[in-house]
Amino acid sequence: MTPVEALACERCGRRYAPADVEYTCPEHDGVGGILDVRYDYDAVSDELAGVLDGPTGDLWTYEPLLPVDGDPVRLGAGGTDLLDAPALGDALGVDALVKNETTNPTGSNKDRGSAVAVSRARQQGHDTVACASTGNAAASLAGYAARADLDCRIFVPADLPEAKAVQPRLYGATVLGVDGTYADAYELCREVSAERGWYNRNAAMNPYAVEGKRTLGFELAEEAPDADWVAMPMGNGCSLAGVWKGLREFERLGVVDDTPRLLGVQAAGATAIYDRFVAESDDSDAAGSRSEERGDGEDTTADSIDVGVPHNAGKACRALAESGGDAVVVSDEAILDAQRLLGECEGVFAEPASAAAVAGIHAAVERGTIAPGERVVTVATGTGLKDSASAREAVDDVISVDAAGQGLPEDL
Ligand SMILES: Cc1ncc(COP(=O)(O)O)c(C=O)c1O
Ligand SMILES: N[C@@H](CCOP(=O)(O)O)C(=O)O
Repeated sequence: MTPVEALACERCGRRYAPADVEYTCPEHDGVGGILDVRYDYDAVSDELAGVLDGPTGDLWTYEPLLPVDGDPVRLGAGGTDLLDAPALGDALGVDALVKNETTNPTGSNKDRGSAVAVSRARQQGHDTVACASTGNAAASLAGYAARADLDCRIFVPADLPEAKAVQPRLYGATVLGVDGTYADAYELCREVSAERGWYNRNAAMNPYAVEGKRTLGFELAEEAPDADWVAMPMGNGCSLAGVWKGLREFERLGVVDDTPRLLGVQAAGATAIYDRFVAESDDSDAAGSRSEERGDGEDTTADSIDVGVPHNAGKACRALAESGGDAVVVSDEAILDAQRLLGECEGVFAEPASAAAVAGIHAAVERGTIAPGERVVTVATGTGLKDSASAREAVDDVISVDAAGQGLPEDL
């Protein structure tokens, strides 16, 4: 393990010894004040060289760079495929690649954060872990908790897609369906976990979950050092901020000379990070014209990124700005078209939130932000298998045929 030097508050910069604080900066009373884990890389330079020269397996390949001491919980997160995507690229007018996070053990990139958070929970002697979730963090925490033999409590909005409510229960977690939004579930989880002493995985307050998420940035730096852009959906903004942290670290460690620009994509029904990014933009004309793109959606089929109060908006906006990147908003219609495009072109069945990134690339090319032919990695963050009802909107009907073949179309 790379020694953790300090936890630094992203709001006020105060630094804490890891033993002195578990979640957010005490100065801000739970509002913002997310802590960033800072490392002493010099202390492990030899070990690091070994990691960087060796083959990539799962995310524990990067164990010397992860804040877990001894015996991590293993379920196989990370080490996902980076696929050439020529047909998708032709459709979008770019040189496309797909980082296929749908093959993570519970079906999404959230497994990277849960691997590290659950390993820490076990290391510190917790017996119960908890999180609020729109579905993927839930499955992921529950799966990793099962592997670690920990109890697991999940708070979800009650209208979750069916499979997303089933999966964590199958791993043995208790699922509490909250009559409200993800923001309501998050607050309730925060309060109850504090009262009952449960270890809270939520990346909006747990400084260690994002440390696992940044391994996606390490892999992208190693596998696609020449990428011009990385496109990702944004809900809380934590996944994108984590990827940026990983990319920047590998640049600082000399693994790559340069970093790609980030394209952060939100759905028209949940645009808080996009709004903040545009408002903070120096270019007020651009901000003005952008307000027309935003739409007035109040909900989105991309339930995983249907986050009204994103706790990592500041970190995500900083990542977008530092990378020289941009943010776009896409409609549900564009998301469903993109979901089908990704499936038909590349054989990747991603959920609507993930397809939003593909729709975002299309929008960014149209606007001229991404130039034709640029090398663009889209991160397929989660599998579509958990939400076939949404995907149903994107596909043709089944053709009914009797056992003798009556009904078979002539022109097939
Ligand atoms: C499949 C999927 N994609 C994207 C996201 C967005 O990640 P974040 O909330 O870290 O921005 C989530 C969860 O939020 C997700 O489950
Ligand atoms: N949409 C996310 C929200 C929680 O994930 P986190 O990693 O930001 O805590 C989900 O998958 O539930």
